[in-house]
Amino acid sequence: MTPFTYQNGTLFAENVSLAQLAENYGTPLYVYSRSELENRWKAFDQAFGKQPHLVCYAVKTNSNIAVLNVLAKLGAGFDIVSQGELERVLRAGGDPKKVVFSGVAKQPAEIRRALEVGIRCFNIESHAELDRIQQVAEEMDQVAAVSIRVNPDVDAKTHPYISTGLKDNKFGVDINTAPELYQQAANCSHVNPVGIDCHIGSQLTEITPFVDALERVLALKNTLQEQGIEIHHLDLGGGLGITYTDETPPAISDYIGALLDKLNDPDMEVIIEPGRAIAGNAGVLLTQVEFLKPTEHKNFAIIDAAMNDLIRPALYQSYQDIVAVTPREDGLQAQWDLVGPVCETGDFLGKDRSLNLQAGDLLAVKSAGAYGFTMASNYNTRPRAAEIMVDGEQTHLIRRRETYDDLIGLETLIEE
Ligand SMILES: Cc1ncc(COP(=O)(O)O)c(C=O)c1O
Ligand SMILES: N[C@@H](CCCC[NH3+])C(=O)O
Repeated sequence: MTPFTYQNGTLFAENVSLAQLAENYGTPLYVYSRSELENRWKAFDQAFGKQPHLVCYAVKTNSNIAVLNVLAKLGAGFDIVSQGELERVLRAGGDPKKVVFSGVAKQPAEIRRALEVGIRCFNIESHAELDRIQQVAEEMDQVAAVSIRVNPDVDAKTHPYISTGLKDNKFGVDINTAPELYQQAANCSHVNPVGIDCHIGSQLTEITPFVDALERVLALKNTLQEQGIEIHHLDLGGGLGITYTDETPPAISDYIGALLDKLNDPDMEVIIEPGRAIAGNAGVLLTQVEFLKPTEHKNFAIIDAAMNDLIRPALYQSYQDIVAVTPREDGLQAQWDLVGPVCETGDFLGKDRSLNLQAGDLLAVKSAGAYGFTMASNYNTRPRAAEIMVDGEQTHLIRRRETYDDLIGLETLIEE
């Protein structure tokens, strides 16, 4: 059940009118539903039943500290890829012992900070990174728990830019060479290999690639056991897709159920790192139509949100549904290209959308809770949007709109 429904002709987030939010806070505006975030995280958590598990929300998806705090209160773990994300988790009240640290190039200072606060595990992505973690841990006289992120070379059948488990991706290490690297890790004085990690891509809409990847991971676990290396957890990454338009991703319970069937080991702890499947459909981006510009060849609706606010359509040609907040029948009915004010031809949020519009109308770009605000930029010196969390009838401003001082204040003139 989506938290975004029409009530008396106007789109609401839970019990709050999006038209009212636009009036109070301006546009562009990100709006998230607390109940949707909670329900989706809980669906992952509950699908595991009695299997030992940890659902580590991927912070990069939507890293507002209020979002992290809502999930931390449920007992969430977190998948991070930088010290910045770690600091967010800590400020949000997240438990460092439930944090896994992914990413291809963790800096020494980041590793130090993660060891200092006692994170759960580092997901190592290369031989060089193993050396670096061993060195930092030794300097601190600590032992770092690690997994090695392996590349099971399965086709995730998703957009090439967001597929990560193939041989020619920069992520992880070839699963065939992993036993050697595990042996080196086991021989390190300040590193303890405790898990196996893999993440094959994002926006997957089929179960098979996940199960194929797990099969290869299980074979590796057995090989390691023969080498005398005991594995205590399997981290199977994130990647479960959502419905943007007509995709039919598996239900969370079916996805987890298929993994547990294949695993067939009630004692093995399973970590997962879902992002999009928790936050994606918990958010919309509200925007206002500035001008209508119908031409002989194309009809443009120029809106106040742009590629700097939501880059997915420009970057991946991805489709996100765009609906009128208060649908009308007395405007101009046409196929519209919804374009922003940024000076780039690629600045669009939707193309050929059938809508009945007038200047001043409010639109909601759906499925914007994941990889929306976190990928926003200040291109064209545009302040980033404000963010709102709705909770029943309540509205919380969880990030104020940026000011021009926020944007320019870090810069200084050269002295002549
Ligand atoms: C290592 C890692 N874990 C988890 C995720 C979250 O992925 P998703 O949002 O597709 O669940 C990502 C992003 O793809 C990732 O790179
Ligand atoms: N940012 C991408 C997904 C990449 C996930 C990061 N590993 C998207 O919007 O679909």
